Amino acid sequence: MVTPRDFVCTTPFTFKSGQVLPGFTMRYETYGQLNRARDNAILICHALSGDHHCAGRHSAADRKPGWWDHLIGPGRAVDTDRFYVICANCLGGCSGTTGPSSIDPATGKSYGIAFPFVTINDMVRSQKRLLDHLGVDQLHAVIGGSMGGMQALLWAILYPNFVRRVLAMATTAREGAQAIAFNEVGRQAIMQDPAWEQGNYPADGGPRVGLAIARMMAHITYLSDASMERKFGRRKRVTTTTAHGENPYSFDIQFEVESYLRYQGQSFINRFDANSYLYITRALDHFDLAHAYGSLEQAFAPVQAETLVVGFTSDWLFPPEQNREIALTLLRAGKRASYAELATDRGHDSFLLESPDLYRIVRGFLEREHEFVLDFSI
Ligand SMILES: CC(=O)SCCNC(=O)CCNC(=O)[C@H](O)C(C)(C)COP(=O)(O)OP(=O)(O)OC[C@H]1O[C@@H](n2cnc3c(N)ncnc32)[C@H](O)[C@@H]1OP(=O)(O)O
Ligand SMILES: N[C@@H](CCO)C(=O)O
Repeated sequence: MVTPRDFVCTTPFTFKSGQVLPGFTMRYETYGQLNRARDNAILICHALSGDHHCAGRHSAADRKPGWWDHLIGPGRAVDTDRFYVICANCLGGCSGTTGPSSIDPATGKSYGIAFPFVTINDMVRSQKRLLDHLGVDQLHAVIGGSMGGMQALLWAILYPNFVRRVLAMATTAREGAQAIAFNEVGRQAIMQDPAWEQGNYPADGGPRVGLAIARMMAHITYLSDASMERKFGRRKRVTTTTAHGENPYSFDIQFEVESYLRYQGQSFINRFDANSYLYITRALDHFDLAHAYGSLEQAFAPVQAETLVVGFTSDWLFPPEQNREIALTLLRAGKRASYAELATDRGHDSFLLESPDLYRIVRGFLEREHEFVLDFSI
């Protein structure tokens, strides 16, 4: 069992945009114990719609454990008998950390789109405050997939003496046009929903239709053609019947894949805030290490950590080439880096799925004592 906790930071926080919050709340969970040497902490950074609950259960009645429970726990690849694992909901999120749906003390209402623009840099710097609060003065590793991988890379750049290992999966040093385009369609679905109300919707309302459509569309990008074919193919769901049987001439759900996507959209609106979706997708779009530092090599110049990048062959959102480029650039910059590419047809969200191959790689990377050897296991 695990209990979420709140870190209340009361010192002002200046965003990259220059906007300032007088403080913020960050919800987090920890697993395992910080050892006496304080050198066994691992930070887990979640992806776009993840949260602080990456492992364990809040109660015996929980239908599901945390989102990376198969990877993190006693005796698992990220072994909480050995490591002290921390995971926090990101700044701008909607699962307990301050974000657009939080109440602005100055107005007594939700910030909405008056919330400061959030960047990956802001997420990392706010996490650092949490770690300072927890008494963590170095990280054995930072681990993250997708947006979590962006944060992990930036951790090694911003706090080079603090981070010993970086494990970034299914990620990118900057999104390509296609990924930005998908995010923009999602944002438009939200903003064109009249219930968005310029971002000022009530807590119990909001652009639920737009948010569901945004998630349905995005969810397709998290899978792959092959995995959708395997899961659903052209299988039909008989929901539209007439006195004479099935009516194929309707726009109700007919195919299982439609049912699946509608389910994904509906379950998303029950757990996610539309404005947070706008902010976090924007943070993803703006992340561009080469632009921020002049070149990717220059971005990685301060890195001290050993880095392992893991790409997945069927990831068409942050494709293997983008993951490989991170490792290659680190090597060109004289850093200790490796790249592993896992052959799978399960798409971008492969990093979230059970995979003994991934477990072996993660455990090996975290537990090896000696320096990491260059190993292109493609
Ligand atoms: C990185 C993070 O921070 S993670 C936190 C964010 N979480 C996510 O992004 C998860 C969203 N992504 C997913 O669910 C992705 O599909 C995956 C790839 C990660 C999960 O894949 P799988 O475990 O294979 O689950 P699958 O794709 O089959 O979907 C499962 C859900 O769809 C439902 N479902 C499956 N088929 C159908 C169907 N034909 N009609 C309706 N619903 C369906 C299942 O009942 C299940 O519901 P549940 O989640 O409430 O239990
Ligand atoms: N499906 C995951 C990964 C997206 O990159 C999420 O929604 O957080």
